[in-house]
Amino acid sequence: MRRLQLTEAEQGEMDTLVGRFLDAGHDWDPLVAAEAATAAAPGLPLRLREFLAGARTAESDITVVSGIPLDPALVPTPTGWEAAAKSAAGRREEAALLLCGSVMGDAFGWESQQEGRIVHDICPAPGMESSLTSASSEKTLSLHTEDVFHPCRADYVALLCLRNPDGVGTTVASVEDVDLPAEVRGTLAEPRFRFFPDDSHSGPVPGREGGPAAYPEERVLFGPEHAPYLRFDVDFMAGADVAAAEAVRVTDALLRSSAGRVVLHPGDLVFIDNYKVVHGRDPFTPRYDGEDRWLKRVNLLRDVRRLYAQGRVRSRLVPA
Ligand SMILES: O=C(O)CCC(=O)C(=O)O
Ligand SMILES: [Fe+2]
Repeated sequence: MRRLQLTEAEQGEMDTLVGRFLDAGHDWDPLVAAEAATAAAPGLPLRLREFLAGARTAESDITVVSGIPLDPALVPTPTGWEAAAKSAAGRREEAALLLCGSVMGDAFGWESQQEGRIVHDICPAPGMESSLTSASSEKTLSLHTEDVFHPCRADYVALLCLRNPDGVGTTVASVEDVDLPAEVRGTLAEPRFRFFPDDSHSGPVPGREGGPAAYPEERVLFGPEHAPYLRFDVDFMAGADVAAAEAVRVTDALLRSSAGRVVLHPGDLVFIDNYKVVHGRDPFTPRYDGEDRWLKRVNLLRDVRRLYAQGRVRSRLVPA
């Protein structure tokens, strides 16, 4: 894990940049703002840019920047992402997230998720307490690769904390820290697994009744043999045979036993390497009083052209 604390002077610099960025308009369409953020990011404090560029090059598993300036007049936590979208809550924070995020990668979104928003709101929503989505609260969100089903899933999940009054932990486990038995490792490195969209995606699910054709069988471990990458989400994957299903069970148990947690405080921004680290969240009791835990999230690709090359249009949204 790499950490950086911004100084007061750096916070001032960032605050000015964010103000200028918002004044420039973009009609606050984060789809447009994502490109503008890349152009404006050289105005971020030099030490921050160097830190993020270093983390990107080293493929740091977890990268935390503390002291991102928040709006002193931050509105109460909305009760779900729809409410946040309607009222444009936390716009300053969205801008700060897009600016910093653009040093690590290119922001993108999903047509099937939060209605194609690029910056997501993660806050507890009434009725969703036990769902398998980030709007949950009372149920543990199990360790997962973000959007495990898709070849264009994020390289980084970036989370900026606006509120976390009860210090609820984001759980993390790195493929580098888990000691998988050789036999299991061998199974995981073979294309014997299917992955599915999680419940935050609307629309028909490939491979399920009524949905499009299933995604092909894929590997859990891939890339360099001695430093493999990982895709894993016990709730939205299946082994194609008995040994593969057992490998999923063993891996889940080992990941859970090696998991640590990052407790995000207001102004903390974490970049989770989605190829190396699975993440989740501890359960908590929602308040629905405006003081609830609230994060802004953006998915980042190291090169958005990977996405353009997959589709038929030059779009930062993965088609549904
Ligand atoms: O709430 C958190 O700490 C993480 C939730 C999550 O899995 C996500 O936002 O992708
Ligand atoms: Fe997630």
